[in-house]
Amino acid sequence: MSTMPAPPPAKIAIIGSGAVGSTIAFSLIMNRLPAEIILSDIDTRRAGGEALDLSDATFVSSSSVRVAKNQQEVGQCDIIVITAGAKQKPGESRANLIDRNYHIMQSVIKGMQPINPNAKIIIVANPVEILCHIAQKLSGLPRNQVFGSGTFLDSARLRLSVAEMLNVHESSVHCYVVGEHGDNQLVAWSAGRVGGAPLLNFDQFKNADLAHIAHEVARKAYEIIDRKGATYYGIGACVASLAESVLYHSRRVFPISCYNPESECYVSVPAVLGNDGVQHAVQLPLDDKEKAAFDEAVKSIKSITEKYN
Ligand SMILES: NC(=O)C1=CN([C@@H]2O[C@H](COP(=O)(O)OP(=O)(O)OC[C@H]3O[C@@H](n4cnc5c(N)ncnc54)[C@H](O)[C@@H]3O)[C@@H](O)[C@H]2O)C=CC1
Ligand SMILES: CC(=O)C(=O)O
Repeated sequence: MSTMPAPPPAKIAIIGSGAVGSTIAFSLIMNRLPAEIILSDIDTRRAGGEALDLSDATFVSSSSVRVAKNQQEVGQCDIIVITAGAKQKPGESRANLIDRNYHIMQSVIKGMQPINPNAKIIIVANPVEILCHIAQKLSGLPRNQVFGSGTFLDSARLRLSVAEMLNVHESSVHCYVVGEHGDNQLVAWSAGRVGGAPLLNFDQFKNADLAHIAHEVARKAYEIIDRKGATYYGIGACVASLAESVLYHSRRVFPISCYNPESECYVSVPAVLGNDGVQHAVQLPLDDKEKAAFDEAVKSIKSITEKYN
């Protein structure tokens, strides 16, 4: 009886092995993805230390972890996660990072040329929507292959709040934060569903202060950064889920930063994610107020991206 050799593990590069990059690597290992995880950082000593530390956890999975030989090797990976960049200081907005992170993104993309034409680039560094635009332009990859974690993390925060209010599991809450992974985010309340029923029909939501809930969700990152300097566990779990959907062609729907032809920019909306990247966005029905807030988010994103065309 002949047996087929196992396919080689997917290569997942993580550029920036600081708090977020190393936590994404840990989440990939814990999710037991069959992957060779390749860490890259301008601080090679730090990357080496993280790789050594993470390698102590790989016994639970079929992943392996090591440091990149060079930037060209990173460019040939199947999935390239970019977390390299400055992070917010307490009270600082994500949008304020653009000048610093634009230059870092430029050097990262330039350094890994020529890029594998089938690579999927997942942008995590902030501001995500703007950096997706920049990374796509500089890499020359098709738009569906360059996307960002977007409002996935904000939506996870929202779903947790809603799940606690209704005493249901988070996976049964279908409600999204959309627009921008930043201060212009909005909750698509009118499209929210739990067990197929409109979220706003539940008794707990009839007189709920929706603006307050949305504000708490949007401020959660600020509170975490104020208390401990950075956020990383939530985004680690989010990015591992995105990588899994690409590797297994799961076609799960995630609220991610993807190019929206209607808006003519990268913006966070629910989209189907498979092994060719973003397959298509899901048209979320928004009420008039939500639509106006979404248009504001698009306007704000475009006002910044047009400086980087
Ligand atoms: N999209 C999201 O939901 C989230 C995004 N973030 C963002 O992720 C980014 C990283 O955050 P942390 O990991 O906490 O910061 P960190 O400071 O711990 O790590 C950043 C790493 O990037 C590296 N780096 C800087 N320039 C580089 C270059 N040219 N090439 C390779 N590596 C380079 C640094 O040496 C450092 O190790 C920030 O922009 C932060 O705002 C953080 C949490 C959630
Ligand atoms: C830092 C950040 O973007 C977040 O935790 O949402």
